[in-house]
Amino acid sequence: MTDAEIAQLKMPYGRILQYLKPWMGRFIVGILIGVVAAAFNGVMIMGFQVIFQLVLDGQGKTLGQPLDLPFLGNVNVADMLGVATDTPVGLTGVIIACACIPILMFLNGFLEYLNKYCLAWVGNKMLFHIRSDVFRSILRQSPAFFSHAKAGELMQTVFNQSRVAQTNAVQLVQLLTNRPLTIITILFVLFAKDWFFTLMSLIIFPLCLAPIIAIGRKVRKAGSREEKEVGTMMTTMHESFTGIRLVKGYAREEYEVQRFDHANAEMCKNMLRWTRAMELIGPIVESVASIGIAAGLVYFWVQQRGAGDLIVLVMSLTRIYPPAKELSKVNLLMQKTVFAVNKVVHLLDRPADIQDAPGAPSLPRIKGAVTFENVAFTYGKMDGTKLDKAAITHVNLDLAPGKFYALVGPSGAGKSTLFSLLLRFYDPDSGRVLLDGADIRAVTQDSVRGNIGLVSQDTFLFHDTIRENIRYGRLDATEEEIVAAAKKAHAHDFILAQQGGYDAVVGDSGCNLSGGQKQRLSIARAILRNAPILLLDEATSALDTETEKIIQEAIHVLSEGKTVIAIAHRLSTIMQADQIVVMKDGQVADVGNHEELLKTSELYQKLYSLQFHE
Ligand SMILES: Nc1ncnc2c1ncn2[C@@H]1O[C@H](COP(=O)(O)OP(=O)(O)OP(=O)(O)O)[C@@H](O)[C@H]1O
Repeated sequence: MTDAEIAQLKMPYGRILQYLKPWMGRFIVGILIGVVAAAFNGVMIMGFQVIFQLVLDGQGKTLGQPLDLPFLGNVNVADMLGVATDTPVGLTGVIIACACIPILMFLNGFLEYLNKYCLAWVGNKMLFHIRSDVFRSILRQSPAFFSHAKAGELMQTVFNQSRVAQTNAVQLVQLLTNRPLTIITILFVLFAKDWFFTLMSLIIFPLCLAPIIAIGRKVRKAGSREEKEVGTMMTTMHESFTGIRLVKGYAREEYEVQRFDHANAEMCKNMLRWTRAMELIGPIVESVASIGIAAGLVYFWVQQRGAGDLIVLVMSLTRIYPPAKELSKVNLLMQKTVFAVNKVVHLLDRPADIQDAPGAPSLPRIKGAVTFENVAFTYGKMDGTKLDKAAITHVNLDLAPGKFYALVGPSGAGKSTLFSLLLRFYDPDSGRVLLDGADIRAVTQDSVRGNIGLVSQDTFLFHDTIRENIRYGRLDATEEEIVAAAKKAHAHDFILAQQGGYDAVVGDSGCNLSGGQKQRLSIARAILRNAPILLLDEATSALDTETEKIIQEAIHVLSEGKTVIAIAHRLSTIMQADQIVVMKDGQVADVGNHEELLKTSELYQKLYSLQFHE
């Protein structure tokens, strides 16, 4: 996003309100406490006035000497306490009065703490739900989205941007509800006490704002760039970690560090710019404010006023500056918040490319008939338009339940695309995909996928125990079912040989699995799923004869009674197939069994002699 686009962003208040609604009660209480905390500043100043006048104006002072308070006029403490007017303040009086200072400060601090805590509590709840919904929204997206999105940037949005949005929004609410009122309350009391002194201070005060406004512009620019750099850093880190084998294999550690450092350096430079600008604000404000204090001293000398009055006035004035300083950051905070909230909401509200039809029923467990009816599909580009070349066209296939089909064809022929369409990762541009005669667009995606088991060549295992990795096939599977599935997948023995057995954590040093072992775990997972359709995407890499034999047996068990569609790279698989579908340039070129195709299909003969013949 460019700086100009960022400046155009608006705060999606309606969307925020939806998340705020459940916690509205606490939110309002938090704001009300903020209002009380602001008003308490007035009480505190009056309290200090009493204390300083009682304590500082000489040891001979009596309780009967009236105290001049703003709004209240002359207050006679002796009358209020019902004691004689000549009662000296004395040490006891001084101690009691001074003891009130920490009490007042504590009450003030406590109210501010409650205000912050209440709002932070609400923000925290909102953050939890927003993060969870963003993650859910991302997972709802189709693979088309993930082929264009950067995982690192998505992680940055889920984790960082939502946190920035939450903390900044909480701070903004607190600033906007409490700080202006704090300033007004203090000024109100100050005006009542000494309007001339206060007015003069207010003339000096805007002088402080000029440098703040100038600096604010710089800070804003640095702020928006920072978010971009964080995204780049996260992407680089994520790619380096997930592709660690490639990085190490090509000895590209230094290259990756350089890529990381590029974003890292930019971010540090930005942070420094930001800090330099932000930290300049404080000293400038304080320097200008000190001119006011110096002028005030002269004024008090001329007026022959007591030290108590001066301390209260200066103390009150200095209490105005921190909230004023914070308010000067509101614009910047707002910009950062709008940017972060928009990024989060953009992901949150992104409609999934593939959606269930309204009121779509679930597909019950099917027998396993798969039909491709004149299906055509072209992949899309990042901008949403279609690529020029179709991935598949005019595909007509009728696959009977319980049969084993092998898909063969040159690279790019469209085999994986057929899998993706069957799983409804994409919708065909024309034609239909049917399961037991039902168009998969008319039923829920979950129920379609619930009828399909997948054993993919890039076996993915979670950083979790072997048990949990198998259980992923069916989350409510019992221990016995998991072990039975592992036995059928010929995985039980090697699992027991691992340190920790089924509890061994995949990815830890105690559990280094070979490619063949990982495949057997994924077969066990699919056995547990027990779906009527099985999609097999065979690894292209050759396995040693013994491992291949074991995996073949495991797949044989897994395939029993199921419709199997296998992207075949092994001779043993195509020999096992009832029918072989030969694909070329996105079309079905030939269908038949091995013997038939060897006789009739030129393409199959070529493929067979190149790829499968051993
Ligand atoms: N995500 C994608 N975006 C754009 N084009 C794609 C995408 N996936 C595949 N294609 C293109 O679609 C065509 C069919 O690809 P597909 O992966 O289905 O072939 P395949 O037969 O499975 O190939 P292989 O055996 O190499 O895996 C190819 O031209 C490929 O470049």
